[in-house]
Amino acid sequence: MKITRLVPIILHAPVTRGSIADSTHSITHWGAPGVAIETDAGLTGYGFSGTHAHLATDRLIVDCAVHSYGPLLLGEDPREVRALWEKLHKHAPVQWVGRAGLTHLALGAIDIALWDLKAKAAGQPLWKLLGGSAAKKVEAYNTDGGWLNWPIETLVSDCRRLVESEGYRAVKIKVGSPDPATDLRRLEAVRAAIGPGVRLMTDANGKLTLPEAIRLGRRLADYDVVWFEEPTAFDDVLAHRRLVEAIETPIALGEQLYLAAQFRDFIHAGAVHFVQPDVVRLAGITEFWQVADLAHSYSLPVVPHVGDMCQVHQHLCFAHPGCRLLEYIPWLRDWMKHPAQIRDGHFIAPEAPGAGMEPTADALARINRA
Ligand SMILES: O=C(NO)[C@H](O)[C@H](O)[C@H](O)CO
Ligand SMILES: [Mg+2]
Repeated sequence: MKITRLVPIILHAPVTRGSIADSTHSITHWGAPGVAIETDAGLTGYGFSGTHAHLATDRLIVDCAVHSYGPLLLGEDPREVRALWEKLHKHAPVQWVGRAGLTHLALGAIDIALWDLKAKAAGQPLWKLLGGSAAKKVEAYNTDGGWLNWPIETLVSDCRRLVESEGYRAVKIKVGSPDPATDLRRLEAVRAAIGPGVRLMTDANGKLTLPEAIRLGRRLADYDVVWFEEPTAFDDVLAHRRLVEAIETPIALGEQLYLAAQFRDFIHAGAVHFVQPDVVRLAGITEFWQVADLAHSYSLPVVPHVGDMCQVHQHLCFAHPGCRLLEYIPWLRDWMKHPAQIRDGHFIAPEAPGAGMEPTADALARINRA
């Protein structure tokens, strides 16, 4: 099988109720810039990054994928994914201008498309190709009821619905309000609504200073919070280490880290407990697996962030021993051929061959901005 063409795709999918916010972002659409990789065997692989749907930046990502990396792939066998990852990752003209950021997101999208082709060529869902089992329990926790722009009444009714009607046993809400007292009021109201038996996580999206994170972090134990996600500056290993020493609630982070080496530094420093790699921030599945193995070797749970909206990570969670819990956000489900399925708060192993991010014809017709 040989690669014959790369086609750019930029999906912009509406988010829940038209607009969501966390402490540092407010978005109306989720961006999935990526590629279709065509072959002479008639198989096509699909892979995407995950962005805030800024079209000019999404175009830079797909241009990098198609025009900077694309020529290196033509004529190659897509099943040689790891060798091709090395070839592209070390390609000097691109590495010279970015060993993280745009070039990394572009390589990640390509890597996902190559694994998609490898799984399709084998006639298997990616989790089976990677040696996983459909019998494994992969629990879902829901983030889509906890946005910071939801008024407290909506926040409480959404979290109650997710638990009582949709069967989730874990929900996450955003913190990092301008007034910390607001965060505490929201935490108290949600904890009262969902009861003591449901797990509750919080996420500050990097907003707080270290003193603010210590002050808020010390109160989280009052609400039995499972983890404090991205409390302070994304790259500040020392600050997170100090926070680990100052508060009881475990620290979660990783959605903003581009490199396995960054995860190594946080893990080696004891600055993280719940490790949250994302295939659309790292350079795809190939780099994700390095991070998941490293975290697992330190006995740290791997709970991927879902910049892919669960589509690829559900496969990886059925296969990697470090993954038992996965975030759920629904923004791409209406646009994917095989959307993630959840029953009684757990993912159902996908059956279709591939890595999970094949868009529908409707998506390509209606929300493709390429
Ligand atoms: O932090 C997250 N999950 O853990 C969410 O993905 C982000 O809040 C949204 O993508 C908006 O940036
Ligand atoms: Mg987060």
